[in-house]
Amino acid sequence: MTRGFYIGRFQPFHDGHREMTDRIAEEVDEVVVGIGSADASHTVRNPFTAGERIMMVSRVLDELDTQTYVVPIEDIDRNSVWVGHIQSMAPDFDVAYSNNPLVIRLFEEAGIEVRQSEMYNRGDLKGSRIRARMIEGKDWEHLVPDAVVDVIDEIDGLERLRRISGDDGGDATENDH
Ligand SMILES: Nc1ncnc2c1ncn2[C@@H]1O[C@H](COP(=O)(O)OP(=O)(O)OP(=O)(O)O)[C@@H](O)[C@H]1O
Ligand SMILES: NC(=O)c1ccc[n+]([C@@H]2O[C@H](COP(=O)(O)O)[C@@H](O)[C@H]2O)c1
Repeated sequence: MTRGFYIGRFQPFHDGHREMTDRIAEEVDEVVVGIGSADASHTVRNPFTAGERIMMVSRVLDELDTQTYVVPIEDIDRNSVWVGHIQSMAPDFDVAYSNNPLVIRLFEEAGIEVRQSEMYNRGDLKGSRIRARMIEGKDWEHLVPDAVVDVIDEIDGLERLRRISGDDGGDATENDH
């Protein structure tokens, strides 16, 4: 039995992420998704709470025919012990999936196999671009799974993002963490 671990901020979970989870589900028996920066929310870079992102990811993973787990992972100040921090919070896993250079490095230094993938349609499937489209009032719904559109609608996420972006009187920027 093999278990794969995939971490991201998923602000929001988009179709590139879904390509990744589809691929992981084909390669391992069980999939663990870590919601990174779980402590962050209500900024332009990280608009959605861990709970809201758990709703997005869980509903998308429900469509898979595979056992899945979703675990929030808060950031910590020391990169050197971050993998141990994840291991203390998540079900045991055999292989990590990431395209993030720092994440790859930290897992490899901890002796964990890392699998990378191609970037799917990175021109459009990038969280920061999707958030920008939401703020600018452009269409974005075709870039994320339907379940994610439903969650963002339920939590009134568009209104929150626009307000904290400053378009509606707030003063946050994409650089805020
Ligand atoms: N289009 C994509 N195809 C394949 N992997 C992707 C794609 N977009 C992101 N990833 C990978 O998924 C993981 C989580 O990504 P993340 O949540 O940071 O999304 P992002 O689109 O890069 O968002 P942001 O622009 O907010 O940083 C990372 O390993 C990232 O490289
Ligand atoms: N020291 C740390 O807390 C640490 C180190 C590396 C990555 N991370 C987190 O892992 C996640 C990686 O996801 P992305 O690939 O989406 O950037 C992010 O939430 C990032 O903050 C945290």
